[in-house]
Amino acid sequence: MADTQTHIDTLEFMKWHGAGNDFVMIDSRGRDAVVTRELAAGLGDRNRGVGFDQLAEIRSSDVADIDLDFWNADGSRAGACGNATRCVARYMMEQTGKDALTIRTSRGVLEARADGDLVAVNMGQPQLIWEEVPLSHDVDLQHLPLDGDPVAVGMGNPHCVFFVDDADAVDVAGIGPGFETDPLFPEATNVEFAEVRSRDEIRMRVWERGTGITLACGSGACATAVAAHQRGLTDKRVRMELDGGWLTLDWREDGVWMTGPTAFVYSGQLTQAFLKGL
Ligand SMILES: N[C@@H](CCC[C@H](N)C(=O)O)C(=O)O
Repeated sequence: MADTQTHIDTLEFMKWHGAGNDFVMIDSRGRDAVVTRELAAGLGDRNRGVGFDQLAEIRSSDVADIDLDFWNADGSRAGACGNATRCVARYMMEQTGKDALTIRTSRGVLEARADGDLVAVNMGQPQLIWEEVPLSHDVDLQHLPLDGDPVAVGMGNPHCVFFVDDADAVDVAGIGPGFETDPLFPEATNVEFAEVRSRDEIRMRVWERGTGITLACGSGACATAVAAHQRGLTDKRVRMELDGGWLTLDWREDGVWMTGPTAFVYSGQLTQAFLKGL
Protein backbone atom coordinates (compact mmCIF):
# COMPACT_ATOMS: atom_id res chain seq x y z
CA MET A 1 0.00 0.00 0.00
CA ALA A 2 1.27 3.50 -0.83
CA ASP A 3 2.43 5.64 2.11
CA THR A 4 -0.23 8.32 1.72
CA GLN A 5 -3.01 5.78 2.35
CA THR A 6 -1.60 4.17 5.46
CA HIS A 7 -3.40 6.60 7.77
CA ILE A 8 -6.79 6.40 6.00
CA ASP A 9 -9.42 4.12 7.50
CA THR A 10 -12.17 4.83 5.01
CA LEU A 11 -12.63 7.23 2.13
CA GLU A 12 -15.75 8.95 0.83
CA PHE A 13 -16.24 9.08 -2.93
CA MET A 14 -18.88 10.05 -5.49
CA LYS A 15 -19.72 8.53 -8.86
CA TRP A 16 -20.68 10.90 -11.70
CA HIS A 17 -20.82 10.80 -15.46
CA GLY A 18 -20.91 13.33 -18.28
CA ALA A 19 -22.38 11.95 -21.51
CA GLY A 20 -21.44 8.45 -20.34
CA ASN A 21 -17.79 9.36 -19.57
CA ASP A 22 -17.75 8.11 -15.97
CA PHE A 23 -15.82 9.38 -12.98
CA VAL A 24 -15.06 8.81 -9.37
CA MET A 25 -14.64 12.09 -7.50
CA ILE A 26 -12.84 12.44 -4.20
CA ASP A 27 -13.21 15.72 -2.35
CA SER A 28 -9.93 16.39 -0.55
CA ARG A 29 -10.51 20.06 0.20
CA GLY A 30 -9.08 20.98 3.59
CA ARG A 31 -6.75 17.98 3.86
CA ASP A 32 -3.68 16.57 2.11
CA ALA A 33 -4.20 14.90 -1.27
CA VAL A 34 -4.86 11.17 -0.88
CA VAL A 35 -4.85 9.79 -4.41
CA THR A 36 -1.83 7.80 -5.53
CA ARG A 37 -1.25 5.72 -8.66
CA GLU A 38 -2.07 2.58 -6.62
CA LEU A 39 -5.35 3.98 -5.32
CA ALA A 40 -6.37 5.20 -8.79
CA ALA A 41 -5.61 1.87 -10.47
CA GLY A 42 -7.32 -0.13 -7.68
CA LEU A 43 -10.41 2.04 -7.67
CA GLY A 44 -10.47 2.06 -11.48
CA ASP A 45 -10.73 -1.74 -11.61
CA ARG A 46 -14.37 -2.39 -12.64
CA ASN A 47 -14.32 -5.86 -11.03
CA ARG A 48 -12.45 -5.29 -7.77
CA GLY A 49 -12.90 -1.54 -7.30
CA VAL A 50 -15.61 0.94 -8.28
CA GLY A 51 -14.63 1.45 -11.91
CA PHE A 52 -14.29 4.71 -13.80
CA ASP A 53 -12.86 6.24 -16.95
CA GLN A 54 -11.15 8.95 -14.88
CA LEU A 55 -10.73 9.81 -11.23
CA ALA A 56 -10.83 13.48 -10.17
CA GLU A 57 -9.47 14.69 -6.84
CA ILE A 58 -10.72 18.09 -5.69
CA ARG A 59 -8.31 20.12 -3.55
CA SER A 60 -8.32 23.51 -1.88
CA SER A 61 -6.88 26.27 -4.05
CA ASP A 62 -5.11 29.53 -3.40
CA VAL A 63 -5.75 30.90 -6.91
CA ALA A 64 -9.14 29.52 -7.99
CA ASP A 65 -12.33 28.13 -6.40
CA ILE A 66 -10.72 24.67 -6.43
CA ASP A 67 -7.72 22.75 -7.76
CA LEU A 68 -8.37 19.53 -9.69
CA ASP A 69 -6.15 16.54 -10.50
CA PHE A 70 -7.02 13.66 -12.86
CA TRP A 71 -6.05 9.99 -13.19
CA ASN A 72 -6.91 7.40 -15.84
CA ALA A 73 -8.22 3.91 -15.03
CA ASP A 74 -4.72 2.38 -15.35
CA GLY A 75 -3.45 4.74 -12.62
CA SER A 76 -1.64 7.13 -14.99
CA ARG A 77 -2.09 10.90 -14.67
CA ALA A 78 -4.25 12.82 -17.18
CA GLY A 79 -3.44 16.49 -17.71
CA ALA A 80 -6.97 17.41 -18.76
CA CYS A 81 -10.43 15.91 -18.48
CA GLY A 82 -13.19 18.10 -19.84
CA ASN A 83 -16.18 16.00 -18.82
CA ALA A 84 -14.88 15.48 -15.26
CA THR A 85 -14.25 19.23 -15.03
CA ARG A 86 -17.89 19.85 -15.96
CA CYS A 87 -19.12 17.28 -13.41
CA VAL A 88 -16.96 18.71 -10.63
CA ALA A 89 -18.18 22.19 -11.56
CA ARG A 90 -21.82 21.01 -11.19
CA TYR A 91 -21.02 19.47 -7.78
CA MET A 92 -19.40 22.72 -6.62
CA MET A 93 -22.27 24.82 -8.02
CA GLU A 94 -24.78 22.70 -6.09
CA GLN A 95 -22.71 23.07 -2.92
CA THR A 96 -22.05 26.81 -3.16
CA GLY A 97 -25.08 28.14 -5.07
CA LYS A 98 -22.71 29.82 -7.55
CA ASP A 99 -23.34 29.54 -11.28
CA ALA A 100 -19.76 30.33 -12.34
CA LEU A 101 -16.49 28.93 -11.01
CA THR A 102 -12.76 28.89 -11.62
CA ILE A 103 -10.92 25.56 -11.54
CA ARG A 104 -7.15 25.17 -11.60
CA THR A 105 -5.89 22.14 -13.53
CA SER A 106 -2.35 21.35 -14.67
CA ARG A 107 -2.90 23.45 -17.79
CA GLY A 108 -4.07 26.56 -15.96
CA VAL A 109 -7.19 28.11 -14.48
CA LEU A 110 -10.35 27.09 -16.38
CA GLU A 111 -13.71 28.85 -16.19
CA ALA A 112 -16.97 26.89 -15.81
CA ARG A 113 -20.54 28.21 -16.10
CA ALA A 114 -24.00 26.77 -15.59
CA ASP A 115 -26.06 26.75 -18.78
CA GLY A 116 -29.51 25.66 -17.62
CA ASP A 117 -29.30 21.91 -16.97
CA LEU A 118 -25.97 21.79 -18.77
CA VAL A 119 -22.49 22.90 -17.71
CA ALA A 120 -20.02 24.72 -19.96
CA VAL A 121 -16.26 24.86 -19.42
CA ASN A 122 -13.61 26.83 -21.27
CA MET A 123 -10.93 24.23 -22.02
CA GLY A 124 -8.47 26.91 -23.16
CA GLN A 125 -6.80 27.41 -26.52
CA PRO A 126 -5.61 24.32 -28.37
CA GLN A 127 -1.89 23.59 -28.42
CA LEU A 128 -0.87 23.63 -32.08
CA ILE A 129 2.93 23.48 -31.76
CA TRP A 130 4.61 20.04 -31.92
CA GLU A 131 6.52 20.44 -28.61
CA GLU A 132 3.29 21.34 -26.80
CA VAL A 133 1.12 18.41 -28.00
CA PRO A 134 3.73 16.85 -27.41
CA LEU A 135 5.15 15.07 -30.47
CA SER A 136 8.61 13.50 -30.66
CA HIS A 137 9.77 15.78 -33.50
CA ASP A 138 8.72 18.61 -35.80
CA VAL A 139 6.12 17.48 -38.37
CA ASP A 140 3.05 19.01 -40.03
CA LEU A 141 0.43 18.69 -37.26
CA GLN A 142 -2.42 18.87 -39.77
CA HIS A 143 -1.06 15.92 -41.77
CA LEU A 144 0.83 13.59 -39.47
CA PRO A 145 3.11 11.05 -41.18
CA LEU A 146 0.87 8.15 -40.10
CA ASP A 147 -1.54 5.89 -41.99
CA GLY A 148 -4.93 7.59 -42.28
CA ASP A 149 -3.52 11.17 -42.43
CA PRO A 150 -4.55 12.22 -38.87
CA VAL A 151 -4.29 15.66 -37.22
CA ALA A 152 -2.48 16.29 -33.88
CA VAL A 153 -3.99 18.70 -31.35
CA GLY A 154 -3.06 19.33 -27.71
CA MET A 155 -5.79 20.28 -25.23
CA GLY A 156 -3.65 19.92 -22.10
CA ASN A 157 -3.31 16.30 -23.27
CA PRO A 158 -2.42 14.84 -26.67
CA HIS A 159 -4.96 13.90 -29.35
CA CYS A 160 -4.61 12.20 -32.74
CA VAL A 161 -7.74 12.86 -34.82
CA PHE A 162 -8.66 10.73 -37.86
CA PHE A 163 -11.36 11.78 -40.31
CA VAL A 164 -13.35 8.79 -41.54
CA ASP A 165 -16.39 8.18 -43.75
CA ASP A 166 -18.27 6.11 -41.16
CA ALA A 167 -17.24 6.38 -37.49
CA ASP A 168 -19.52 3.49 -36.49
CA ALA A 169 -17.71 1.14 -38.87
CA VAL A 170 -14.30 1.80 -37.26
CA ASP A 171 -12.77 -1.00 -35.14
CA VAL A 172 -11.79 1.48 -32.38
CA ALA A 173 -10.52 -1.22 -29.98
CA GLY A 174 -8.49 -2.84 -32.75
CA ILE A 175 -6.90 0.30 -34.19
CA GLY A 176 -6.74 2.64 -31.18
CA PRO A 177 -4.02 0.97 -29.08
CA GLY A 178 -1.44 0.99 -31.91
CA PHE A 179 -1.77 4.73 -32.41
CA GLU A 180 -1.98 5.38 -28.64
CA THR A 181 1.60 4.18 -28.26
CA ASP A 182 3.03 5.33 -31.61
CA PRO A 183 6.58 6.71 -31.09
CA LEU A 184 5.47 10.01 -32.66
CA PHE A 185 3.70 10.63 -29.32
CA PRO A 186 6.35 10.42 -26.56
CA GLU A 187 3.68 10.59 -23.83
CA ALA A 188 1.23 8.39 -25.82
CA THR A 189 -2.02 9.86 -27.16
CA ASN A 190 -5.79 9.76 -27.16
CA VAL A 191 -7.17 8.65 -30.55
CA GLU A 192 -10.35 10.06 -32.11
CA PHE A 193 -12.31 8.85 -35.18
CA ALA A 194 -14.49 11.62 -36.56
CA GLU A 195 -17.15 11.58 -39.27
CA VAL A 196 -18.13 15.06 -40.42
CA ARG A 197 -21.89 15.10 -41.09
CA SER A 198 -22.22 18.79 -41.93
CA ARG A 199 -20.53 22.16 -41.24
CA ASP A 200 -21.97 22.06 -37.72
CA GLU A 201 -22.24 18.39 -36.82
CA ILE A 202 -19.70 15.63 -36.20
CA ARG A 203 -20.03 12.01 -35.06
CA MET A 204 -16.97 10.96 -33.02
CA ARG A 205 -15.72 7.81 -31.26
CA VAL A 206 -12.65 7.63 -29.09
CA TRP A 207 -9.87 5.43 -27.74
CA GLU A 208 -8.49 7.09 -24.61
CA ARG A 209 -4.90 6.92 -23.47
CA GLY A 210 -4.72 5.04 -20.17
CA THR A 211 -8.38 3.95 -20.25
CA GLY A 212 -9.42 2.53 -23.65
CA ILE A 213 -12.84 2.97 -25.25
CA THR A 214 -15.03 5.48 -23.43
CA LEU A 215 -18.52 6.72 -24.27
CA ALA A 216 -17.30 10.31 -24.51
CA CYS A 217 -14.10 12.34 -24.14
CA GLY A 218 -14.46 16.08 -23.60
CA SER A 219 -10.90 17.12 -24.42
CA GLY A 220 -11.09 14.76 -27.41
CA ALA A 221 -14.28 16.45 -28.56
CA CYS A 222 -12.53 19.85 -28.32
CA ALA A 223 -9.50 18.54 -30.23
CA THR A 224 -11.76 17.05 -32.92
CA ALA A 225 -13.68 20.31 -33.35
CA VAL A 226 -10.40 22.22 -33.70
CA ALA A 227 -8.96 19.68 -36.17
CA ALA A 228 -12.14 19.72 -38.30
CA HIS A 229 -12.16 23.50 -38.46
CA GLN A 230 -8.47 23.62 -39.31
CA ARG A 231 -9.08 21.20 -42.19
CA GLY A 232 -11.84 23.51 -43.47
CA LEU A 233 -14.55 20.91 -42.84
CA THR A 234 -16.66 22.68 -40.20
CA ASP A 235 -17.47 26.03 -38.67
CA LYS A 236 -16.07 26.99 -35.26
CA ARG A 237 -19.22 25.88 -33.43
CA VAL A 238 -20.32 22.26 -33.81
CA ARG A 239 -22.58 19.72 -32.15
CA MET A 240 -20.91 16.37 -31.61
CA GLU A 241 -22.55 12.98 -31.16
CA LEU A 242 -20.45 10.62 -29.06
CA ASP A 243 -21.33 7.05 -28.06
CA GLY A 244 -22.77 8.35 -24.76
CA GLY A 245 -24.51 11.55 -25.83
CA TRP A 246 -24.09 15.01 -27.26
CA LEU A 247 -21.62 17.84 -26.56
CA THR A 248 -21.44 21.32 -28.08
CA LEU A 249 -18.04 22.75 -28.92
CA ASP A 250 -17.41 26.41 -29.66
CA TRP A 251 -13.86 27.60 -30.52
CA ARG A 252 -13.92 31.26 -29.46
CA GLU A 253 -11.38 34.07 -28.97
CA ASP A 254 -10.84 33.00 -25.35
CA GLY A 255 -10.64 29.23 -25.88
CA VAL A 256 -12.66 26.14 -26.76
CA TRP A 257 -15.93 26.08 -24.82
CA MET A 258 -17.53 22.70 -24.28
CA THR A 259 -21.12 22.37 -23.08
CA GLY A 260 -22.90 19.17 -22.07
CA PRO A 261 -24.80 17.16 -19.47
CA THR A 262 -23.67 16.02 -16.01
CA ALA A 263 -25.18 13.34 -13.76
CA PHE A 264 -24.60 12.43 -10.12
CA VAL A 265 -25.03 8.66 -9.75
CA TYR A 266 -24.22 7.76 -6.13
CA SER A 267 -21.87 8.35 -3.24
CA GLY A 268 -20.13 5.71 -1.15
CA GLN A 269 -17.36 4.90 1.23
CA LEU A 270 -14.33 2.77 0.49
CA THR A 271 -13.75 0.13 3.14
CA GLN A 272 -10.65 -0.23 5.22
CA ALA A 273 -10.22 -3.72 3.75
CA PHE A 274 -10.23 -2.33 0.19
CA LEU A 275 -7.73 0.40 1.08
CA LYS A 276 -5.45 -2.02 2.91
CA GLY A 277 -5.52 -4.42 -0.04
CA LEU A 278 -4.24 -1.89 -2.56
N1 LIG B 1 -12.25 11.77 -20.79
C1 LIG B 1 -11.46 12.92 -20.62
C2 LIG B 1 -10.04 12.86 -21.04
C3 LIG B 1 -9.27 11.82 -20.31
C4 LIG B 1 -7.79 11.95 -20.32
C5 LIG B 1 -7.11 11.06 -21.27
N2 LIG B 1 -7.40 9.68 -21.16
C6 LIG B 1 -5.60 11.33 -21.20
O1 LIG B 1 -4.83 10.56 -20.59
O2 LIG B 1 -5.20 12.34 -21.77
C7 LIG B 1 -12.14 14.20 -21.07
O3 LIG B 1 -13.37 14.29 -20.93
O4 LIG B 1 -11.46 15.13 -21.50
